[in-house]
Amino acid sequence: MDLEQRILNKEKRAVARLITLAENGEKEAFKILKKLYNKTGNAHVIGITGPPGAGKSTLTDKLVKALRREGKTVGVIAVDPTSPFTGGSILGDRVRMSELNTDPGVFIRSMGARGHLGGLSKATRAAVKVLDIYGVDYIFIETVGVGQSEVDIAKNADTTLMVMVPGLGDDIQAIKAGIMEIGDVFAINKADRDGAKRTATEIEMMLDFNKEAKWRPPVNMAIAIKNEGIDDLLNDIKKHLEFLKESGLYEERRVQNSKLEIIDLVKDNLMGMILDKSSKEKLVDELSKKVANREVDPYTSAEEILNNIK
Ligand SMILES: Nc1nc2c(ncn2[C@@H]2O[C@H](COP(=O)(O)OP(=O)(O)OP(=O)(O)O)[C@@H](O)[C@H]2O)c(=O)[nH]1
Repeated sequence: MDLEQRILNKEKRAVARLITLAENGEKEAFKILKKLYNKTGNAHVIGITGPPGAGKSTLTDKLVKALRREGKTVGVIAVDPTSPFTGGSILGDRVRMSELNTDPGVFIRSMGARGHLGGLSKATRAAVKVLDIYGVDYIFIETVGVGQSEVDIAKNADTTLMVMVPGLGDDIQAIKAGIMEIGDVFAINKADRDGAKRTATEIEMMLDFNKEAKWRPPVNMAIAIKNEGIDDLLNDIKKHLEFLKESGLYEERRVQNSKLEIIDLVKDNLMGMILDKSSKEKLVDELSKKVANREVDPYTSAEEILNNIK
């Protein structure tokens, strides 16, 4: 049976296979995704982000289990741009979720960078689609917190959960620019530690600056290792989706996300075309040497490369 049919038949192994093909940039994968695209858009996509070690994996694990108790099916995509590894359980700390691995209602996938430009974002988006077609109710995209990747994730998600820990203090100041505003729901995890209340107050104060916002991100305390605060957190995540739908922002956000996706793909395709052709002709290499030796300037070089594909 072909892969497309196997996906439609809800074969878990076919899902893994299709994600791998997409990750490798295989045309076959995108042929299937083109055909089945109209079957996507049903899952609630949740991005989970926050500093390394905040407890994102532990929290995801508990949220997934809570959803499973409700009978919902879940996909988890763990994205680590700093890791060259991909596929199964190579990322050590994901092993904690391994008992979920044997649950037929849960699909877990790790994705690493593999070194090609823009590839991770494209692969992550493809994985979301595959899981959506497969028919899970919820998709979590968890990322290792390194700047741009956090923002990138928000582009794929309906709801972004920002995980903080007590005593971040100065860190909050540092990350607030650009990153705080992508949080739709906040969790202060490790609330068993000192300073959780203070961190909550600091976050609330920061959120106060944005009085015009139609949605006030709720700030929750959680102790993921003790499974405390998980239900409230899940409720807020669900409420956020309801809010998006009722306010019309759901459509708006999805249009915006689609726009970003198309632009990223155009950039990707263009870069692919340019580098393909130019590297065959060794044009980029030649120009790089010339630019380094000040024989040519980089502006003219870029124009020359672009002219070369016309
Ligand atoms: N005290 C306390 N420790 C916790 C809590 N939740 C998670 N931890 C611990 O914090 C450590 C990091 O948790 P992870 O879930 O791996 O954190 P992460 O954010 O996924 O980490 P990265 O993958 O490095 O980004 C682990 O040792 C957890 O057991 C909590 O509520 N309280």
